[in-house]
Amino acid sequence: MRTSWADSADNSALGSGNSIASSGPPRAAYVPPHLRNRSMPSEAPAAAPPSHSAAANDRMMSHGGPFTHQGGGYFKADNGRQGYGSGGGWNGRGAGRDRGRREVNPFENDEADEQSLGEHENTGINFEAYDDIPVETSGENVPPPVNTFAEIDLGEALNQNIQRCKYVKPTPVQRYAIPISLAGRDLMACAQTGSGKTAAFCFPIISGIMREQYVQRPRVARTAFPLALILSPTRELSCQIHDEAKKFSYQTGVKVVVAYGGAPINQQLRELERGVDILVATPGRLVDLLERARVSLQMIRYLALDEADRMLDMGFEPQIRKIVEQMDMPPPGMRQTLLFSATFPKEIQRLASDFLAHYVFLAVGRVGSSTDLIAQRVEYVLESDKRSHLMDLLHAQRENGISGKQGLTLVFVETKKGADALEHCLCVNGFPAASIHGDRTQQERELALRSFKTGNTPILVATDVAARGLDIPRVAHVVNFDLPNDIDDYVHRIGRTGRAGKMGLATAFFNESNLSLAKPLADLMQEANQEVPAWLTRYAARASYSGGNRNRRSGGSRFGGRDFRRDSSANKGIDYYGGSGGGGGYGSYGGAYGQGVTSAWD
Ligand SMILES: Nc1ncnc2c1ncn2[C@@H]1O[C@H](COP(=O)(O)OP(=O)(O)OP(=O)(O)O)[C@@H](O)[C@H]1O
Repeated sequence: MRTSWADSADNSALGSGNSIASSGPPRAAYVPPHLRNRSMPSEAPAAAPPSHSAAANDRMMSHGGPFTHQGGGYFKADNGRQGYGSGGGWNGRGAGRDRGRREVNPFENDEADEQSLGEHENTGINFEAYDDIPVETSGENVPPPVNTFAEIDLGEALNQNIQRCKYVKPTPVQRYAIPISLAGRDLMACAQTGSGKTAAFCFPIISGIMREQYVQRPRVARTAFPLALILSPTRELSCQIHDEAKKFSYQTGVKVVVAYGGAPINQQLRELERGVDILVATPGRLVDLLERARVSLQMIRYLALDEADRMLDMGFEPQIRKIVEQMDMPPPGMRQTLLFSATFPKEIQRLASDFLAHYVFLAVGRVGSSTDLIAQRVEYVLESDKRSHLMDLLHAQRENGISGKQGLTLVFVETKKGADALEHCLCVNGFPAASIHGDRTQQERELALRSFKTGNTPILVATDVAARGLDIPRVAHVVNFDLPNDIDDYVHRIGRTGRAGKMGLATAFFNESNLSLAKPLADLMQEANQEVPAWLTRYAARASYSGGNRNRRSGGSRFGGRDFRRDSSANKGIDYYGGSGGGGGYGSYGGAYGQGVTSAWD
């Protein structure tokens, strides 16, 4: 039986965990992040260089970090800011930060989960199937891809964590994105759902922070000065990125903190006071923290936007602009900016280019995300028949043994009320279900998600709050009970299955109320080598005949996105390759994004 990426890891390669955190450095010595958890040599502490002095303390960053690899406007050794104290991070000194606190082993839960669920099922195509994937890069002097993690100097501690995660080799997006980021380049990356984008932006950030040995941060009581900021659109996704980043940074000395709305702020404030290198946040809660002056962005060297197109769509763009452009964050060129998503409409690319300098555009894979891994079905179902049709599907699934912990089903609906009603209907008909949407308290949302992940309620009814980014193993089936209005939302929704090399099934219920989606859906399925029903082709033809379909695929026919700079009409008179400040066109975007979107962004 063939194995998936994660399953084929060589456990024996794991280290024996001999680098457990020491009791911490002596008080007076500054210890760089990458050394903070190592045993201290008995003869001398890993202190600042001999010439450590006020002058040395003025240095803003070390040499040899990613910013020094390429030319172009990165942090300067002396930018005139003075009098900073030591930074945060695990066991770092200064501002009462985490001295003597033991780092929890983030891999413990994984082992417990694996034991409770038994062996991973080895369905799906193997890792090598990704070797033929189409990749497009554009921009100047694009650094070449790598084939193995060993080819990249990520640092020993991070490499050990990669082994602990059982990542044997980089996924296609990681092969390209990691060297580009390590070279200090800004990046706009578009790659299939479930293809490992989280690690693609986390690894270079963690490795970069590990390298920057002598970063000094301002000493301002109760204000945290993170070096990296990762923004994501939902609370659940922020939590997930935080969990992943904690695994990747285990015993590296790099401290990751998460801040999101709906959870008590005091606890998050306490965490921030203990020191933070990487802050993962939802925009609303971050704005709150910035306004309370509990976080300053002036030391940010790395900015990553996950689900970047969603972050910049009409509903949410102002908040992001406030954070990135109107607070104290260094401008493009003085920080490194990494934008990732599975979809990247050209209009959004244009907006995003304001945040970037001299960037590389990367597109990995065909339109429709994990295409070959997800079998897509569309069925014509009248509104009034949807519930009974869903229950028929669930019955059939149960009879085929695809249920319980091993076969989770995620059902997307359009409205919060619809989610509640469907959850109730399923439960009374003998299908244990939970639901998640924006009207639920954060505690209820987290409970529902946990109950789904553990298989206690193997059906989750969800609004779009669960459409993006969530990586839930064993989602065997995604049902679009109500189709979304936008084809990119469809791509993200079905991407909750067929992840990391595993196979998945996506079923959509289509009827007359989804006419605007007929053409893009038919096109998408065709490009993904899926069987398109004749009736859908007819609807699609009718839609294109009547014209004016605003719901076009984002950015071209072949890739999940194409660099908008290559589109000559988008490029008139503006040197997008030359850096930020494209400026043109923002505010003018009037596509299908954002309208009526309810925000869970606090
Ligand atoms: N190199 C690798 N080897 C094996 N598994 C990997 C590798 N990189 C990532 N994974 C696993 O693949 C899964 C999907 O990764 P991730 O959630 O980062 O996908 P994504 O591209 O961000 O998806 P989405 O577009 O839905 O947000 C995760 O379970 C992750 O642990």
